[in-house]
Amino acid sequence: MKRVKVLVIGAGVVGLSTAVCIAETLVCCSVTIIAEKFSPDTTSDGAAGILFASEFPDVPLGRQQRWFKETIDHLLAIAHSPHASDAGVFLCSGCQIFKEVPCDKKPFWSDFVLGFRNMTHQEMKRFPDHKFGQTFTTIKCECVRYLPWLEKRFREAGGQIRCEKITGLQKAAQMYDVIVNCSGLGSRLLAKDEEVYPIRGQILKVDAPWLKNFIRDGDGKTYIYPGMGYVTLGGTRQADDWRLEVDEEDGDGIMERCSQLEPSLRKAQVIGRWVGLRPGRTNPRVEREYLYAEGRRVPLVHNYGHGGWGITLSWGTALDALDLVRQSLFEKPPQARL
Ligand SMILES: Cc1cc2nc3c(=O)[nH]c(=O)nc-3n(C[C@H](O)[C@H](O)[C@H](O)COP(=O)(O)OP(=O)(O)OC[C@H]3O[C@@H](n4cnc5c(N)ncnc54)[C@H](O)[C@@H]3O)c2cc1C
Ligand SMILES: O=C([O-])CC(=O)C(=O)O
Repeated sequence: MKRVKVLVIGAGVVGLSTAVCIAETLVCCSVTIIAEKFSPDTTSDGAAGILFASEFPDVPLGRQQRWFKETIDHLLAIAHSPHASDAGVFLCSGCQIFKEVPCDKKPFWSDFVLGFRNMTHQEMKRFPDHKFGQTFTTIKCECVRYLPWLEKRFREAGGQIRCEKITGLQKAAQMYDVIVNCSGLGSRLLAKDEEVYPIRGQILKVDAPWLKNFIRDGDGKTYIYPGMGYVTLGGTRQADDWRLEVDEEDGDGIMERCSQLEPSLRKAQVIGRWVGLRPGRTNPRVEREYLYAEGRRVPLVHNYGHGGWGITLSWGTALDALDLVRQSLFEKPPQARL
């Protein structure tokens, strides 16, 4: 039987997760990933990789909860398996603290992380400028390890990989039966979607092996995330800023804010600086449309625009994209319905 040719565009965390889901589930498909950049050069590679999220305004809450739960359950299983260190996936405990008590004291994902609770008065004494805090255990997923691990899994499922920039979806539709667009910020040009915009994020990597627990300020601007090889200090969220160069002032600001929360950081050595552009969008786009090429109707499934939460929602949105591909395969073409 002729196999269905599926093209996945993008090799960041969203593209690789989606490609693995399709290649491992739909045996009637031959899946190819084409991307301009691969690990360690994608945005996903530099992200702290903490599983955490703020709410998107127009996606039904139930759907966002499912995306979060499916991702954390998938990663918890890896964290508890012999693959944890190869895949760079592990448990991470810490707190999120707030200068003002938030209206919504329980985030939508509080039941999916482990041991979520409000901090006690005693615990809050450490943060005199903050009034309220939450402590929990979540997952940290380090993409510098996780992406090559997913890539290997994809190849083992028979997937093929090519490094190339796609300049037009229409041209790709002439060669494939289904296209899945996971090109992140690249969708601004590729899918002509002006709703996608860069949200610049700068971080510092420091050597501070004595730090074991994360601290995140609820304003989303300051965070300290201990990892396997270094501690990530953040951050910045600069909308519509395309600069990929490190900004010294941003770096100094990050170090100062983080040291106020964790004074021992003043003695830590900076071992790296990194800037990435988050694929900002009011809501992620996980939906299907069609392209028409040489008299054929080619399904085009989009999965991009995850903003600052691409790792957190990667497996859940990949499963939705898989469902959209599966539906396209089993639907009759429109002329056959007459
Ligand atoms: C400082 C910082 C910290 C972050 N921390 C976290 C965190 O702790 N937790 C979290 O969940 N998220 C975090 N994020 C957000 C996360 O990095 C993104 O949401 C995620 O990486 C998006 O993944 P993606 O696969 O959509 O995009 P990308 O990783 O950018 O991958 C896009 C892929 O598409 C390819 N592509 C684009 N255009 C084309 C084209 N025309 N042809 C071929 N290929 C193309 C690229 O080459 C690449 O392979 C952080 C981001 C930043 C900047
Ligand atoms: O906000 C955080 O905790 C980390 C993150 O996702 C980002 O910087 O995009």
